Amino acid sequence: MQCRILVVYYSRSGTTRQIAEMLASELGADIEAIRERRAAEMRLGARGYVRSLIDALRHRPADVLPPLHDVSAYDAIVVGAPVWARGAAPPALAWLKAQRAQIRHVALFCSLGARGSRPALEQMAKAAGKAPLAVCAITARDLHRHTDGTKRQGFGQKLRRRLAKLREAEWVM
Ligand SMILES: Cc1cc2nc3c(=O)[nH]c(=O)nc-3n(C[C@H](O)[C@H](O)[C@H](O)COP(=O)(O)O)c2cc1C
Repeated sequence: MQCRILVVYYSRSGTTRQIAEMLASELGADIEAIRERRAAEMRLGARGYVRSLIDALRHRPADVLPPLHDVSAYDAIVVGAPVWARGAAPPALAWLKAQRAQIRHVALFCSLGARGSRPALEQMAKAAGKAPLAVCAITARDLHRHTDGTKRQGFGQKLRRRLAKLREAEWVM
């Protein structure tokens, strides 16, 4: 039986959304955006940038809406976030914290200019409360040089391999 995967992402300016959409299509997964309770417009433009930066620097928790999909019905949730101030964007962290009890297995990716993927992915794993089955960081350079596809595929293959192993182990027990 095929594993059920849900790709969940937060995106302010569209890059993480594009990566998430490609991943979901490659994995044959469902997809959903993380939505904040406040209007998405408050993150846009120069003011939105500064607000987002301050939120990230102050570790201000975001107020996110509950997911539309039933998270507990999936074998794995893939969560994607942009890097803000060398950490994961607060809406993605808030979503992971709120859903951690419903998540069976998690895989994580981030999109970024250049720096901060490691602390961002660590923060996300901590918020999820479990070790990720696979992680991936896609930089602006990857997108520019078209190396993002190779990274995404490696990430997807690792996730599928690890899920298959876990399923085998569950059958043995
Ligand atoms: C408030 C803010 C802070 C950012 N901080 C970083 C950073 O520390 N390191 C980095 O490489 N990119 C940083 N970026 C760039 C974003 O991570 C990058 O452009 C990302 O791909 C945007 O994803 P999105 O289009 O899905 O919102 C920052 C962007 C914003 C808006």
